[in-house]
Amino acid sequence: DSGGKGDTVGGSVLIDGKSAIGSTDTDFICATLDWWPPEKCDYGTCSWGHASLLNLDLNNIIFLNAVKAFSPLKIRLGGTLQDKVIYDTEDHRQPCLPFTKNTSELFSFTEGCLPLSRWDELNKFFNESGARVIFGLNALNGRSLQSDGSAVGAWDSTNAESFMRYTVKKDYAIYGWELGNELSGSGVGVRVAADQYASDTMSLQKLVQDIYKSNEFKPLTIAPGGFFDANWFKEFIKKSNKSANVVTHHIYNLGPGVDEHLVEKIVDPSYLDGEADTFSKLQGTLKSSTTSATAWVGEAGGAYNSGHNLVTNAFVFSFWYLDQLGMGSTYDTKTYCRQTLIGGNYGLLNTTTFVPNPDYYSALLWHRLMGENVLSTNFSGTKKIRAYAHCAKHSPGITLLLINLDNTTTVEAKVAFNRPRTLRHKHKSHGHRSKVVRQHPRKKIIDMTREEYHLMPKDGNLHSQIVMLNGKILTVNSSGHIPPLEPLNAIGHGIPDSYLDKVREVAKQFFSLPVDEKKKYSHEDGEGYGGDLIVSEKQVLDWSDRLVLKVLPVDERRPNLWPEFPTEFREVLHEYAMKIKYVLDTLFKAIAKSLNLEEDNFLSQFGDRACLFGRFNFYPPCPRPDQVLGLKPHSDRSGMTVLLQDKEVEGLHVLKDNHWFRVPIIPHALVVNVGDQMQIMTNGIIKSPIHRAVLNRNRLRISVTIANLAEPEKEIGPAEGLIDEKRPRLYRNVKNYAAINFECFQKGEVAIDTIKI
Ligand SMILES: O=C(O)CCC(=O)C(=O)O
Ligand SMILES: [Fe+2]
Repeated sequence: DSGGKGDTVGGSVLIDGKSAIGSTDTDFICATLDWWPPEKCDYGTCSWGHASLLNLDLNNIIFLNAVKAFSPLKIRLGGTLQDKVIYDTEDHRQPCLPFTKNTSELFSFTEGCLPLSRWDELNKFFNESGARVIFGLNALNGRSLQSDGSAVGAWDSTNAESFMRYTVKKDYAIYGWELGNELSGSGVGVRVAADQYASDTMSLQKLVQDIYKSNEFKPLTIAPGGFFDANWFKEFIKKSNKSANVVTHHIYNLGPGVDEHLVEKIVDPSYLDGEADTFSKLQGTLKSSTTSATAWVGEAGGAYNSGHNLVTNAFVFSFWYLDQLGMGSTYDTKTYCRQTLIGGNYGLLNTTTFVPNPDYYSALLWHRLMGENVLSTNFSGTKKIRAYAHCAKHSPGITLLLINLDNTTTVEAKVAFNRPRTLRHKHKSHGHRSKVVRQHPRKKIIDMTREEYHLMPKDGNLHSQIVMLNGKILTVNSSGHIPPLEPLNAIGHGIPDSYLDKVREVAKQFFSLPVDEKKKYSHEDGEGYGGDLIVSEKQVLDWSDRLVLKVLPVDERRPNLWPEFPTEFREVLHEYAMKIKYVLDTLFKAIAKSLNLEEDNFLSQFGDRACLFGRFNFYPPCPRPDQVLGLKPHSDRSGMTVLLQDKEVEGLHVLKDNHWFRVPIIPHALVVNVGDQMQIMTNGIIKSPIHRAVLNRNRLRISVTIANLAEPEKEIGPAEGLIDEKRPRLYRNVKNYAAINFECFQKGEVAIDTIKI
């Protein structure tokens, strides 16, 4: 996981896991289908094709699968032309004609008609795909348009009523009936006053109650589906007298689709923050009124007039979209409808091929991972990281969404939970990507498992419509199957599987070099490349080669012993060792705390110039594994050793009660061996186990260890807090235990016994 180019900065996210600041519907994700015909054009481009409710290919298999993947996806049917739709019910005694372009008409189109046969087909699709349908009704019906841009008079609901009765008769499930589109405030093209709208909404509610009186499920009454305007909304909410179950508003905060600065706005944190005001005011208005209505974003396409090709349908738009989903939920928005599911330049699906755009996968990940309860989340360190956390969906734990708006900066983020005990974890968020992390905290930090979902554009290109999840391109296959969204798993240590594989890979590549090349790195004194150290003639040699390198302190590294090949070797060893150092530090602190010591007790004993060693063990196949060992029984002289096992070939044994036990392979787990120095410091409470490596007849086995040792000139000894009458001091203080250990090894003595009191 080292894709980050450029700088690295630190930051930390604090999640308050104790109480929720808001909640969303379980099916928070919603997308729209619109009425625009192919003749709808903006700035000279016509982006709608056959993506309208009236002409969309409902037999497309990708389309069905894409909606099914959510089960359920909320789908809101509406948009500008909805207010000019005529439903072809019995009361409509005229030919059912489509919308036709006519620039002298409101919205540049004539009225258009929805044939009931098409409504039947649509419902067949909704039923099959498990969608939850919100239908936007024709709120301009019966009103007269004034030259000042207002529409006056009451809504004529006759046509809507017969349409709703037809729908009930056919048993078509409708989740909500919504009144009107963008007629609130000063309107878009035309406006309706708040008090009139309130009384029309009461009429709709009465209709719903009447039409559904013998139905168990009663659809929601939803209004006004327009832009937020503080005074208009306030009056509407007050006068509609609780008739609306849901108050919907629309979001196009990025300006017109033709705007050349869309991308700059999208990756500008203060620009994104600008929309919080609307959410907050609407939340305030609802809270201070007597209504129990909740807020939804009923339509949000970001950039109006159909969006912008290769921006609002490309990877970069996920920054805006995911941020909106996050921000909306923190203000108690229950549902968020994206303009569009398909159609225009802002579809979750490609208008012609139906292939999912990057935002489709962002929506699906959100839907699968983010639970209903929203947690207060704060990121400090850089403004370029946006952080949102919810309780995880369908599982214990927390889901954290981190969005890195910066193209070049890698952010090392510490994660802290405000819980009885503070757990810290570190992970990275590389430039220009968003990532979703699901964490399952259990009792102890050691048990914490994590799933990571990293989204990045192909080739790092923000305008790409191809998205990679954890480095793999997401594509629908030839049978229109939506790919599974699989996480990277990290067990406790937080290092992704793929990175551990990388470490194994460079180790293997080094070992595969010709002997002469490897010999360049051999040296007499224990560091570098070589075999078992020969100390006597009778000695049975270990059947293994090893490469030992001091990683810390940096100024004591011997660069001439660090392999030049494979070329990434040095970088990987350095980075891996740093990751493991973080794991070690975390463990030393956690162990200190568990023994009621100051957190830094052990770490300060190791000293500021503590050593960190990397060691690669290569165990070639051995024809007589019963006759020789890969590594003789020993305890590690380190503080602690973190061992990365071979992924396929087992070989580590540990001695307990005079029996050797196999240590099984858990591919992505790390083995932690307590070393002698830790046994000394804990006054024998934590023991360094005797272990050995056995050989395989047919296969090479490789293991990699990172171990720390105290600064040689620093005395270490049992922690004062662990010495008392019941447990007297077991060991004297020692300097340079590593050297003592080495001497003893040559004499065949057990090192730790020589410093026993
Ligand atoms: O290869 C193994 O599993 C054990 C390695 C080991 O014990 C060591 O390097 O100290
Ligand atoms: Fe060992």
